[in-house]
Amino acid sequence: MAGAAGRVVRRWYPHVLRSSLQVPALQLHMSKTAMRASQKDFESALSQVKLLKDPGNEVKLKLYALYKQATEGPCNTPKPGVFDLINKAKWDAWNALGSLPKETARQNYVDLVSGLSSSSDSSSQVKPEADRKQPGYETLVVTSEDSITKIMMNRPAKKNAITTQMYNEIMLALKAASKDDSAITVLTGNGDYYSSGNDLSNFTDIPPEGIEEKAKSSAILLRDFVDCFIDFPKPLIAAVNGPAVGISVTILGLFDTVYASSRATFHTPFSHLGQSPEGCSSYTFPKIMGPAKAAEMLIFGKKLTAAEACAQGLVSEVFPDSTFQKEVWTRLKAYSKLPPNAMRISKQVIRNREKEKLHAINAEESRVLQERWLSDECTNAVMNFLTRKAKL
Ligand SMILES: CCCCCC/C=C/C(=O)SCCNC(=O)CCNC(=O)[C@H](O)C(C)(C)COP(=O)(O)OP(=O)(O)OC[C@H]1O[C@@H](n2cnc3c(N)ncnc32)[C@H](O)[C@@H]1OP(=O)(O)O
Repeated sequence: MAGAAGRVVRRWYPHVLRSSLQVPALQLHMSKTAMRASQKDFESALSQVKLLKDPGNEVKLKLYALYKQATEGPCNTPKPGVFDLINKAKWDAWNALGSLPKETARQNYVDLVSGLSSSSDSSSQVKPEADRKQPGYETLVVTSEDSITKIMMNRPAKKNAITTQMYNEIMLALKAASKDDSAITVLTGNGDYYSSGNDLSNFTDIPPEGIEEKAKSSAILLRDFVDCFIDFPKPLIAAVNGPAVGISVTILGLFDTVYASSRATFHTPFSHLGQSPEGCSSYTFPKIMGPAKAAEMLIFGKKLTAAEACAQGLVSEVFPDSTFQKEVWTRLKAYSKLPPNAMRISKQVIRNREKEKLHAINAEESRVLQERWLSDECTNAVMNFLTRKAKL
């Protein structure tokens, strides 16, 4: 069941598979504080090693020897026979560590893996992102590698506010990602914000047919946009790198996993803007966090911290801002190696029975908003922002 990736890992790093069995023995031999600090690093190195490209036999022997020394202490098993070449090489490497203390071996293991990770990171980043990005997008940077399609909103100077063009490009990128050979798809933002939501200047571009026509075409765009998230067939992950506002928050209920930086906030100030909830949040939020918490966000515009959003189930996990990118992408690279068909099918099993309902909710929310956009409350709020009289 582990698939080809699992088989390769077992062949290269057989020691890693036994790590969980070794931990308690290791813990017995250390002071409590030192144990807690370095045990975590060691465990994370054991996970990281599975993601490395083949570092060559010499390094693999070093890793093996350090692992054995760190978990079992000095080599005291009988030396394999001369014809048992592989086991003899492993025994020699372990035995060469003599009486190196377990703690030092563990530290050396962590340092070695960390060195290997940074050199493999830099070799996999030979091409800068600008060279790898898919053509045809002006408001996004879309890249596909390591079985991950990453869609990055790219208007950092405008806090990644979503223009009509960006809505259309995100839909295009999602449709392409649903058919490409990536296993998972990630939406994230460039700069200090994840997204400040709908670009309020979208409302200033009134066609000759008048404001009703604008409200109608905006409702169609909104409905099509949210439909793409409802129908997206592969695991969809949000990497919320900073504050998120409005529609960038509401659609999170349609993602499969949401990772947030500790700097992220989640804000849906619809009443302040004379508007009403969209992105199926009128259904998904009460379901995720309960009606009382959902009402505080969707009716009263209560802004949540990342920790609060996680406690309420909107966010899967929060990472410290300083290590957010590293930790999230390490995690996602590991997930992207899981069998893609199994992941798609699991998503279908989890989500499909809700799809029809979600489409109906999306249609209804879009219809209500079409009316809201024509109200004085909404017009005044948008004008106040655009004339710099109000900010959130
Ligand atoms: C087809 C239609 C579908 C509609 C779907 C319904 C969607 C609903 C929503 O998403 S509601 C939420 C709408 N968003 C907002 O109301 C946020 C408005 N922005 C702000 O309040 C602030 O900009 C801020 C709190 C996000 C950030 O404040 P600050 O850190 O002080 O930065 P600036 O305000 O100086 O922003 C820098 C620059 O970006 C412009 N900008 C930011 N957000 C938006 C936005 N949502 N719309 C338009 N422009 C935005 C801001 O004006 C600045 O531009 P400037 O440098 O002055 O040219």
